[in-house]
Amino acid sequence: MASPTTMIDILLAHPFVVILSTILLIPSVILAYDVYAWYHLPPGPIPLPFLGSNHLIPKSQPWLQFEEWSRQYGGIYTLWIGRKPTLIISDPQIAVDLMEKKSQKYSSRPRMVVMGEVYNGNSSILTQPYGKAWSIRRKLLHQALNPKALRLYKPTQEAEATRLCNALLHNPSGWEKELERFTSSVVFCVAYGHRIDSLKAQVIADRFRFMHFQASLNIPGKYLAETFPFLSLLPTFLAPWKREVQAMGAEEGKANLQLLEMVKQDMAQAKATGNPETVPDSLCKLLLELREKEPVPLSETHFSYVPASLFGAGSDTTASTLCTAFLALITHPSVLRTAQAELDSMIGSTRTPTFADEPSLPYLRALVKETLRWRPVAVLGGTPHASTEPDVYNTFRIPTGTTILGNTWAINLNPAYYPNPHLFNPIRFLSTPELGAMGIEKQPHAGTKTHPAKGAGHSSFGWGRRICPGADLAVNSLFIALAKLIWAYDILSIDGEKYDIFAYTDGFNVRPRKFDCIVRVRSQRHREVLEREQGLAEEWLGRFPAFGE
Ligand code: HEM
Repeated sequence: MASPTTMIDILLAHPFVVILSTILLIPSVILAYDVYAWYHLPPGPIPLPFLGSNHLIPKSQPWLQFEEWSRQYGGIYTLWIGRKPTLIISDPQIAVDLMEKKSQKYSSRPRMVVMGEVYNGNSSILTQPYGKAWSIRRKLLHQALNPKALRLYKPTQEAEATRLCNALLHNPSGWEKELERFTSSVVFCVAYGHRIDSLKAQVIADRFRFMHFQASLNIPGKYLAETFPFLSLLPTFLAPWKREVQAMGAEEGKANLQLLEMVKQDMAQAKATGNPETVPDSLCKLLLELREKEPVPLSETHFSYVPASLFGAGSDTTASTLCTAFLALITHPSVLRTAQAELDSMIGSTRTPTFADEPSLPYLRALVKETLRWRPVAVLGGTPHASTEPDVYNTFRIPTGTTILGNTWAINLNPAYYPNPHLFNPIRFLSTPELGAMGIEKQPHAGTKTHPAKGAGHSSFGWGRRICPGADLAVNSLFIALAKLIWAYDILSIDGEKYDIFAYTDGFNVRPRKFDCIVRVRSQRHREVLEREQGLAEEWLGRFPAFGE
């Protein structure tokens, strides 16, 4: 009879059996765990063990394939990015059910090892996990982006929009660059109280360099450390790839500190000359004043990232949305005519529109919403959310650490909410009385379902506690720029030119691929008004020092 130690004896005699069993056991346990999770999550394309659905995801414009899958699997389904389950949401109601109604569980970010941790130690709010460090930054941003503070920026946005219209008198074919200058300057005025006169300013070149570099770190599969985070902890002689990433992160950190120093000096000089009020209101100034009254638990470097986060998040997104408005207007000329008719009847031709006119321009307000809906710039919801607690949704069991990706493309173009979704028609966003004033009895574009966010009516700014803190500032920039541009210009297609309303760039933030169009001032009268108002705009902007080239 074999003694009880026989098995141990065998194992000791044959260590390779132990090694082999371990090699087989660990993956089997991991696989069993994944299969269990997979079985309880919303169904989606069948993943491969360990490799997930990566091989099924197109490298270019994946949101289109995601939308296609939603027709097969419904408003919520699971994709496996390697071993990480990712819920893809294509229905506005489901996005709200999870990321707003249960926001205490769904407000984190997936771990971004290279782009967040190695690049800058997660100094930027965008990549930060949900928790105290994130909420400190979020509260600071709120100080400068709340409704009361936003009123302070309106004169600057008006002046910059006037400057934009004037620049187009001399450079109509350079409209895209002029839009970028406009949004960059608004963001820099809000963040630091300094304006941008030229995209050639060194500070802008630096910002774009940091932004593009950081975005290049987020390409799936580029870094093994995303799958095996311990690799990021190796010293640089064993992980030489870290050198370049950390060097650029350090350079950005230094540049952020310099901008903070610049505002400190502005304030000190103004105080020394007895004119502290001459420093324009900005987020940076506000935060420095706040820090004098109460302690802010952030290091100087982390503190400097708060105003710095505005450019990456707010400039390109707003400019791209304006480019979308141009594409929409040239491909839907009746919308331009209706908006001009509203402006002509409410404003006339002796002055350009201002924010004070907003209540009497419902069609223009609706045009802004329709632009944001029609081609959302943050096409996959910006940065994904991640869950921090286990949850049950419609019998599905969602484990902690699940990535949640709102496919804003599919959400904003969901035909149950927006019939004929690729038709650009601001009328969708008009209320019954507003329609009545246009002689339309009933909403012609009512869907079978109504978007849960009645105010916005679209999902382009994200959800819940992570919703874009700059949304109202962005909407104000869009409104005033489009109001003045449409008042002053005919924005038209070029005869014989073909325009593709689906030709968009790739990446997390998208914009229309380059196209030419006619930007023609509507009359000599409109030109004169623009030239007259330019003086007032320059006078206002004179208080914001300009960055040099
Ligand atoms: C049309 C323009 C814009 C669009 C479409 C947009 C969209 C978004 C989206 C989708 C998110 C992610 C939301 C989520 O995770 O649920 C986001 C985050 C953010 N946005 Fe915007 N945004 C715009 C303009 C701005 C502006 C002008 C600013 C500031 C001046 C700004 C600052 C931020 C910041 C700081 C975050 C990170 C918030 C966090 O992680 O807690 N954005 N934005």
